[in-house]
Amino acid sequence: MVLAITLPMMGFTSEDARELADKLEQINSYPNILSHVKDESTRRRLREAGRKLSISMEAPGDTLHRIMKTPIQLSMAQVGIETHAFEILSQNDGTFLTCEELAQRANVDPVLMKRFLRYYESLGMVSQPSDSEYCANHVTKALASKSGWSGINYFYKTVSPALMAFPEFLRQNSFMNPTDAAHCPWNFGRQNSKPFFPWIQDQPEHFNYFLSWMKVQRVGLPIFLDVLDFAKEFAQGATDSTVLFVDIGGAMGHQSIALKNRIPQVPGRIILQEQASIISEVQTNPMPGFEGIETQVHDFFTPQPIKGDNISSYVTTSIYINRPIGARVYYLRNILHDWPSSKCRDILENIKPAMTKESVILIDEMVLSERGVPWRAAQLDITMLACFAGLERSRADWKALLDDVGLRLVKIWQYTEECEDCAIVAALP
Ligand SMILES: C[S@@+](CC[C@H](N)C(=O)[O-])C[C@H]1O[C@@H](n2cnc3c(N)ncnc32)[C@H](O)[C@@H]1O
Repeated sequence: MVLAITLPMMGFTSEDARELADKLEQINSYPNILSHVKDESTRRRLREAGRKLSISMEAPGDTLHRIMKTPIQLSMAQVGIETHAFEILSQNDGTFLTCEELAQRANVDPVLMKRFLRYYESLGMVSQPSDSEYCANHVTKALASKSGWSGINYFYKTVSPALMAFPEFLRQNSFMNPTDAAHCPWNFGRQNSKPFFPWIQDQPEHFNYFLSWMKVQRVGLPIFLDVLDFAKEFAQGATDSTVLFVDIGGAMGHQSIALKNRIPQVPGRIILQEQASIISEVQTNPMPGFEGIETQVHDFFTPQPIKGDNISSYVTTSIYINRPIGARVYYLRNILHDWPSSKCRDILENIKPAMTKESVILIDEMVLSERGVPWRAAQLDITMLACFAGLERSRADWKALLDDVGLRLVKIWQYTEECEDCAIVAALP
């Protein structure tokens, strides 16, 4: 297939536009034609170019229908997950199912299934190679995956009431930026005064969606260890008793496991600190690879117990420590974005007295550009606003926060373009 596209210098004529449409349709008629492009940056450029072109060609009605009907997409994804329709189609990889076969296996009225499939196919969520045949494509498979299950359930069941309540909450609060985690759209949407984290502790179903989503939300993206040589930067001269890494609020410990696997030859301790309910879940159902990582119940609004002085600390390996053990790295991934700046100050101020000159706080968060922020990052900022009165921060915001608590911003390494994720290193002045 020849795909020579020459861009006219003085703007597109109607003929040029028709020619471009022909080329794009040609590309789209071979759905896997670009699947061999393994270079992530090029893949992303193509995706964004296609998305922006699509928006730029919208008539006003297209725009309105696209935006006002976004809730249908989430609801229909939830339906496909609950009926296992995406899973059944994905398990049948390479072969086709009729609507009746799928309806029977998913235990759904065939008339209803036909209507679902019509919607899914129209939005590219399944493929329909002939009038009566359906099969999974890459979107179906993403929705059928474990990440799809946890992400869609988490957003549909746990988060969306806060998002739906958002405009009314803001109107009633004179469009002031929320700064109180106990008074934000989350509480308004749930008609409950408890902030997100205390509320979710008593809700096993939502707790499970939340934890599952935390484990997989960045699957497929680089992690901080891809840009930062941890052994060289932070583990020089470490011995078995050196605390290398304290994963504060580390959920099930996926980042601790990633670190352990990345530097298996480096001696030192890795400690996961979390709320009691999560530590108990980690102890009952540890993720594969968790062996050798220590656990400690810790509320990050209280003083950090892994200190660089002679205070005893007790961790689950039953080792009493009576000597300086300030950690090399106090790690906070996606913690500070959950909180307004006043609470972030409290969290950092509780770590600061535990630090030695060798310690750093490694903040693993987005550093938002002033312009052209990627949509995934911007979406997360609004989610933080709605659920926690939290926020994603720019470089200036990080600098101001660290200055406020008397910490020095040492370096920022960016490791994803997709979300502008960065490893931000802060140290004592
Ligand atoms: C957005 S999650 C981030 C989890 C993990 N660091 C990651 O990047 O996947 C925030 C975590 O903070 C924990 N958390 C919330 N409040 C806490 C507190 N007061 N003390 C310790 N952990 C807390 C939650 O249990 C949750 O796992």
